Amino acid sequence: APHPLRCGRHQLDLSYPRVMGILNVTPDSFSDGGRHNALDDALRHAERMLAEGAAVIDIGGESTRPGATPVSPQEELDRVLPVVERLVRELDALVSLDTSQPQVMREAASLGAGMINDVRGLRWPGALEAAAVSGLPVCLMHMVGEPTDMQLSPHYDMPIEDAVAAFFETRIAECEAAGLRRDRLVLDPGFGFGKRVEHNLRLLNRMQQLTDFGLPLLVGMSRKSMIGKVLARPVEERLPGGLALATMAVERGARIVRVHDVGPTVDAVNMTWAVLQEGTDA
Ligand SMILES: Nc1nc2[nH]c(SCCc3ccc(S(N)(=O)=O)cc3)nc2c(=O)[nH]1
Repeated sequence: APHPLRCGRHQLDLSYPRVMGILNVTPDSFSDGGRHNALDDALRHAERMLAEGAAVIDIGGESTRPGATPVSPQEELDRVLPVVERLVRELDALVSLDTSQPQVMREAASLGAGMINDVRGLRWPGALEAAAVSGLPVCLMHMVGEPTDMQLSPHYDMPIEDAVAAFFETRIAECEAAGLRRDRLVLDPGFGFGKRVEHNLRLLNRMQQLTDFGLPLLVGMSRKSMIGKVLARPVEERLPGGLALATMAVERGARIVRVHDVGPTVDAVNMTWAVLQEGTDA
């Protein structure tokens, strides 16, 4: 079992699956319509997710849903830093920063954020160095292209799980070469990022293969279109589908599940884990 992940002044025990709560501070948050923009709303939302069992709160100032356009570094800083500062000071929360901007990584780390979650896998200029010097654990997520073009007929010359594994090989090597130790890395297949529904479904079904890296796996499928397309449900009716996916992800080795609906997911994950503990070959 992966030893505890050192996240700044927090330790994240990954010997059992944990839930990461999503705190969007973008005006067009793809599923909550930016209701949580005001600082106080964000704090209350985070407080509720922590009370419901979230081990980590993931804060994102740039919308990376398909078609979204990047924001300026300053705009992202203005959105996330006040929230990070208060979450750390008032709730002593383990805060993950959903950002690709080196400057946001540096400033959030200095405010006490405990983890960097980069959907671009530290590929933007300066990101690798900023992450390395932060000393924080980093989630490397697989994405092909950019949010502006990633869903324009995504295609792969090999099975999706092999493409993702190859990407992880490269990114892990780059991180190690930059002095970012392997034991600070978390891997994420990036559901919905440059992938068709069939890619997402196969990727989940074959995800066990990605545990061969011996690194914790993080998954984010909450309210995403892979649920909408299969079940023909609008964004606000995707919780049952999301719970099924969270369950399957934990069965296939995921250790962090990134969701909007923390309470229900904590129960689904804990129920799944209880079953896996009994009688699964050690
Ligand atoms: N590590 C990690 N961080 C994440 N941050 C986000 S933001 C979601 C952006 C989005 C929304 C909707 C669709 S869609 N078209 O599939 O419904 C795709 C991407 N997601 C993830 C994720 O998974 N991992």
